[in-house]
Formats: sequence, structure tokens, C-alpha cells
Amino acid sequence: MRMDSERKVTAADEPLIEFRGVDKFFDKPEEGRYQVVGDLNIKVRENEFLVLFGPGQCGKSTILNLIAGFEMPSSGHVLCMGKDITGPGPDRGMVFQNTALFPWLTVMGNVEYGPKVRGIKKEERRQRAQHYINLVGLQGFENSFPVKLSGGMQQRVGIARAYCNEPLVMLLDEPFGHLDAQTRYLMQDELTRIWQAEKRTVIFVTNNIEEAVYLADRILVLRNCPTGVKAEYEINLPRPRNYTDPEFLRLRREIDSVVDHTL
Ligand SMILES: Nc1ncnc2c1ncn2[C@@H]1O[C@H](COP(=O)(O)OP(=O)(O)OP(=O)(O)O)[C@@H](O)[C@H]1O
Repeated sequence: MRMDSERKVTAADEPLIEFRGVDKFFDKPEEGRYQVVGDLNIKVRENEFLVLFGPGQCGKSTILNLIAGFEMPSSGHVLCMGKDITGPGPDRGMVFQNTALFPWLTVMGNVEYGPKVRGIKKEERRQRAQHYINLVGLQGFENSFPVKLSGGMQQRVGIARAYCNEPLVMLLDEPFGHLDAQTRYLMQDELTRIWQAEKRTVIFVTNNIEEAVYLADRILVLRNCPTGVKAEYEINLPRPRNYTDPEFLRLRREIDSVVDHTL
């Protein structure tokens, strides 16, 4: 079982995930062929916390879906450790806004689901699932069903479930978008704590600028459809971060000034 706090699977300058000249078109009934991603080039470093920030409908989820292997590029390459991504796999874990938990399974059942379908023996997968349930702070709720849990607790289950597959990269698609403001702040702190305790490569999508600056090692500001990288910011503020810190506010203003606010 691999539960080391910081793994390294790539060579020093090798990106874990790379987009090389990626275009993505969809066919829409009324608009016909429609370009969502245009000549996208991104390199994601192993164990970094990368935030994709951009206006609504700019193509953020499409980028995650290309990494997850739910969508294929129309042209160009999406690579994981130098190899083309050809479909979904347990090396890429997804956490959704609507949690997408299995309502008929308990917390333990949800978290151990991935290792179970991959045939990992009960004792080992239980031990692994318990580790991640503890990591996200849900010990004592192993036998609860999702419907009995608050929104924030359901997101903790989603994070533990993704971690339990021990993926190379965690893809989080506006995971806190449905939470009330207070729970959202709490979950931002919790995600930072979890990520610091067990470093993973995280690609986190949000359209909330404060959330982006609060969480990220690096922010890619995306432009409107067809999307591409408009600007890039390394966020070197120490953690835990403070929303009212002058440098935080300066970065927030600066990033806001480059965002496409119109569709
Ligand atoms: N499978 C699909 N078929 C056709 N069009 C699609 C498909 N997936 C996404 N789109 C379109 O691509 C565009 C970008 O959608 P996407 O969900 O990637 O944006 P987003 O930035 O994640 O949006 P939001 O911030 O609202 O979640 C939208 O116009 C959407 O309707």
C-alpha cells in the first residue's frame, strides 16, 4: 500500500500532464461545429496545486474531461507522463460539484469502491479506505449513507474516494460550488490540509477568484471560448492564507483585471 506523503514518479523537468496544441470542437444542434478549446498548451508539474480559473462556459470542464479521458482532443495531444491519454483510468481521480456518490453505498462502500472493482483484497482495501476516511476527518461516519451527510461531508467522501484510488492526478471540478459560503471556506482549509498531508497533483477548476488565490500554487487564467491560457500566476503566499492580506488583495485585483468578463 502506498500512502507516502509526497511521491515522485516523473523526472525532474518532466510534466505529469501536458497539453500540446490541443483543439476541441463540439457539434451543437443549432450552432453546428463549435470550437471550445483552441491551441491549448499546458504543462502540469507533479504535486503542484494548479487552479484553472476562467469565466462561466469558457471550457474549464472540457479541459478536465480531456485529462479524465471522458473526451478526446479533436487535434493535438493530451499526455500523462508522456503518453497519450486514450480513455478514463484510475490514475486520474475526479471530484465533481454534485459529488456523484453512490447513494446505496455507505461512506466506507463509496471510498473503497475503486480498489474493490480493481480486485484489491478486502482487508487491504478496508485499511486503505479507513486511512483516507480518517484523512478527510470522517472517522465515525463509515457506516453512514450519503443522504444523511451534509454537503461538506459529502464532498469529503468524494475527496477520500478519489484519493483511495491513489491516482497520479486529482481533478476537482468546482467541488465547492454548491456549498454555502461558510462551508466553502472550511472546505478550502480542509483541502489545503489534506493536500499538504498527502501531496498529489491537483487540478482544480473554479470561477471564484478568491478561491483560486487561496488554494493555488499556480493559476492559469483561461480566456473565453475557444479557451486557451490568457495569463499565468505563481502564487507564493505562505499557507494558511489570509483573504485580507494586502498581497492577497493585490493579486486578486491583478488577476481580476485580466479576466474576460463578457461572453
Ligand atoms: N459534450 C458536449 N457536447 C456539446 N457541447 C459541449 C459539450 N461539453 C461542453 N460543451 C459546450 O462547451 C462549452 C464549454 O463548456 P464547459 O462545461 O467546458 O465550460 P465551463 O467553463 O466548465 O463552464 P461552467 O463554468 O459553467 O462550469 C459550453 O458552450 C458547452 O455547452
